Amino acid sequence: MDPEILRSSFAVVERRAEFAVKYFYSHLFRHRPDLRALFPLDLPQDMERQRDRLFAALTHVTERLEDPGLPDYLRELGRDHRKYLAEPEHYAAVGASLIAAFAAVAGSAWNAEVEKAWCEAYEAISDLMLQGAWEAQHRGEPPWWDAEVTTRTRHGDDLVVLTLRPRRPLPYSPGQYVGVNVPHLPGVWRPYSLANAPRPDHTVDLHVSLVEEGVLSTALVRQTREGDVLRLSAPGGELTLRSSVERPVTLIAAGTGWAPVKALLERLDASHEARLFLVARDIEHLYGRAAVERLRHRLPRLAVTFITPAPGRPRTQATERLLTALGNRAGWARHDVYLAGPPELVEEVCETLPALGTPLERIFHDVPGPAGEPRPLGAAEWLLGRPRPSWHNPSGRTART
Ligand SMILES: NC(=O)C1=CN([C@@H]2O[C@H](COP(=O)(O)OP(=O)(O)OC[C@H]3O[C@@H](n4cnc5c(N)ncnc54)[C@H](O)[C@@H]3O)[C@@H](O)[C@H]2O)C=CC1
Repeated sequence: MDPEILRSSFAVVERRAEFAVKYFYSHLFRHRPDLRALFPLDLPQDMERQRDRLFAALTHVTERLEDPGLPDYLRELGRDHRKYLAEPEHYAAVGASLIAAFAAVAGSAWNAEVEKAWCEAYEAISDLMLQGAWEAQHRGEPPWWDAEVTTRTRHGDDLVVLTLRPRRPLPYSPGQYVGVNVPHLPGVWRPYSLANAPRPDHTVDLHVSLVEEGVLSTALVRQTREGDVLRLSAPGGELTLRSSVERPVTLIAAGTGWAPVKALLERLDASHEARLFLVARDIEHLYGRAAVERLRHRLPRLAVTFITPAPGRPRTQATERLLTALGNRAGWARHDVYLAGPPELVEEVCETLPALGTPLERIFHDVPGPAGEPRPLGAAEWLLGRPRPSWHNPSGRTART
């Protein structure tokens, strides 16, 4: 497999991405109409978004062909794809349609050598994914965990905390997220962090805020009731605690980014020096205050700063206030920083902290997609996409003051 051949031919295909995507799906569904049901519900006119997703996913892999972490990534992806009921023969069908689409659009850039390189690459990718799926299956891991909603607590009219009881124990490290699906929306999975390690009765909490036109968040906030059963995919993500007790930590949470940060705080030793900045668009959305008080009690070395916008100012002013507050604190070179919230806030904080003294490699967060990028969670995710959480971009909502 020659990475250069793959990259140069992919660059040609990418320029004709829209046509490649149309060709790919029509080829796949013509040859395997039964596979249509496995793909998420995307509107037919949604080709633009599908193109972005498919090519974002393929670019992710072609850019990392020599990365030693790629095999683990692909095994993890295969493990996760069990939630789409992906079978070995589906991988073969997808591969055949992908190669056919590339051949159709690459024109003179396509020849026997290029085709061989892509066939080998696809085989290597799908072998690793299937290995990941097989290993998970042989560990006895289900494709997803059914979890009953035991409690539903509203905060304002657009935020709920759902307590769920998975029917089987969920393997999980605090700070990780799971994919969430409601059975009446087949194929639609969205990432949500768990706000706690499973309790003795196995229950975990999800914090869900309404996203305008967000099909899953709307179902969770508006329709889900106690007794309903949700599906949770295998946990993943990078935001796990990796600081020894000697190293002070700063945790920054905005909005429902509070969920993973709360889970991390609950893992800290009582002797750990920590500071928490909790940011919300208004007082009503500072829904974590009671939990913070309990944590303060257990963690005597925890310093807490709540931040909301000044009265009458837009919610993003809280971010300005946060950046000012961070600038007024000292000791950044010693601190590990954990961060969760809207992508723009994560980006702004990541730009600010190195100037204050925190090395970039001591700042931990899940990588959100660039602001405004659609979630890579469509058909392309089925193919190659996942484990990026791609948190939604709340500025896509109607402006709020
Ligand atoms: N629910 C979960 O488990 C997790 C959610 N997230 C992400 O956290 C975010 C939380 O959403 P909401 O609670 O609705 O947040 P929100 O809209 O209430 O925003 C909270 C605060 O974030 C800042 N902010 C929001 N948009 C901004 C922008 N465009 N530029 C600069 N600052 C901005 C503001 O300070 C605002 O007060 C989402 O992006 C979500 O995907 C991240 C990790 C876990």
